[in-house]
Amino acid sequence: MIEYRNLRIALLGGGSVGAQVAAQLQQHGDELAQRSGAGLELIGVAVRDVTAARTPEIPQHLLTTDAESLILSADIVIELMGGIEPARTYILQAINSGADVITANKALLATHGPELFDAAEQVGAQLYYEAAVGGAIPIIRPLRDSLAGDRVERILGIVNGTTNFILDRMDTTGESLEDALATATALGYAEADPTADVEGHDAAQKAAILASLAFHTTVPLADVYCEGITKITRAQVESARKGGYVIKLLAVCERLVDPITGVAGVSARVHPALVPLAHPLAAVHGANNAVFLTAEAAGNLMFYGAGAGGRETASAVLGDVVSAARRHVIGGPGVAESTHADLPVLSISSVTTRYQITLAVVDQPGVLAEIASIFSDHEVSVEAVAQSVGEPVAGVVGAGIGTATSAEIGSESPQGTATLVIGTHEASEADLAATVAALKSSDVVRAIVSVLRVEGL
Ligand SMILES: NC(=O)C1=CN([C@@H]2O[C@H](COP(=O)(O)OP(=O)(O)OC[C@H]3O[C@@H](n4cnc5c(N)ncnc54)[C@H](O)[C@@H]3O)[C@@H](O)[C@H]2O)C=CC1
Ligand SMILES: N[C@@H](CC=O)C(=O)O
Ligand code: NA
Repeated sequence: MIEYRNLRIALLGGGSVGAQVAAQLQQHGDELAQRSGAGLELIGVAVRDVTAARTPEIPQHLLTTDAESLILSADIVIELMGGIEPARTYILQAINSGADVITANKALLATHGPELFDAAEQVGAQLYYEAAVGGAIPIIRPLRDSLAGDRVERILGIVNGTTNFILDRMDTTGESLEDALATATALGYAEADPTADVEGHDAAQKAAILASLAFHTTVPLADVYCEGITKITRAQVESARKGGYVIKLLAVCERLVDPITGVAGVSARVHPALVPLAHPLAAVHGANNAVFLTAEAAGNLMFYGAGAGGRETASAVLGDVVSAARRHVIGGPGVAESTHADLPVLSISSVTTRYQITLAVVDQPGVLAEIASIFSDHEVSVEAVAQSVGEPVAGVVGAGIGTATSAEIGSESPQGTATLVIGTHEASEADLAATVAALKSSDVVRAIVSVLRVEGL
């Protein structure tokens, strides 16, 4: 029988992820001890309410509301409470008391990451966060370690399980956004405040983390452009499918050169996008996530799996526990973050991409030519136009850049209205915005039904 050194583990939070971490740690503790070379003793779980029901149950003797005492007795602290405070203070206390820290808290990392990494570096502690992006999918280590010798050019990511679940339900079962969100919440996928999911904030936090790691720089959350899915309608999801696309909430992180200034930098943005059905990201269903990454030498790589869910996310947390335990056994300082490139973070106006614009137009000769000239006057090249006369436009409203409201379009398709679906070649956001403004003031355009970016072509 091997005698292991004992490592004391404090768990902060016993919710969807925390309760699973506690259960799996107790279930597989011996096996994890063999892998890490240290005994792993869960010394307590800090929660807000020790009487609350949890699945799976956490033994009552482990539960406490005194997080600070727990932290001070631990070698490894796992933070699974979420939110900024008191999570930030607890993590700093843990680092300063000599513990390694594991967290799944992307909201905190995206806003206070540099402060926490600096604190860890100063005392030679390690901060692990594999669960913070992509749930169970290994993506932090691959970016930080496996791809450190390559040059990541672009990431297209489905990084929020809740919104992918909702959009998938809207597409495959015709469920409403509200009903699908209620199911996602019941399944433990959503954030404590699900606004963070549906408004894209959670995905933006993950985009900031991914872009910082991928480009070895610091991408502040404030520089991540963010649109959520709350304006996406079932009609849009349906019409996307008819056109050979699926709507996904994407995080797009890329190296780019501003088309006007020539400044080279990086950008990160989150918004709903049309993804061609043939693209691997179109096949990501339910609460799964996927990160489709292009690197200079490696080419395309895709990381796929469960992006949310307590049990699944606990897998990533426990992987970090084993890493932290091994480091305790071996000793030595932790590995510092390699975010020292200091690249400029460019705004959404530097981005170029493709767009699909759906217009309700007056159905009369010469309209197509007039619309085409508005596009060419603003340097936006049209790739394809599809027209359907008298097709109802009511309800096909809402998402995208500068779209009409149902009130603007009216509840019924006006007589003599045609629907034009216009696909563009790559154009800059600035040129596209100018085109949309000109379309809005054109006499032949009754409504801008939707404007969506197209990614993955
Ligand atoms: N649920 C999921 O699928 C995933 C969640 N995450 C992240 O993991 C973290 C935890 O998420 P969930 O387990 O879903 O949250 P949850 O809301 O289910 O659980 C939070 C737990 O923390 C405790 N807590 C909160 N504030 C506290 C305080 N001030 N003092 C003591 N205890 C406190 C609560 O009592 C509860 O036990 C969050 O940062 C979340 O963003 C990351 C990946 C996936
Ligand atoms: N609410 C998040 C949970 C995982 O990060 C999501 O839905 O992806
Ligand atoms: Na992960």
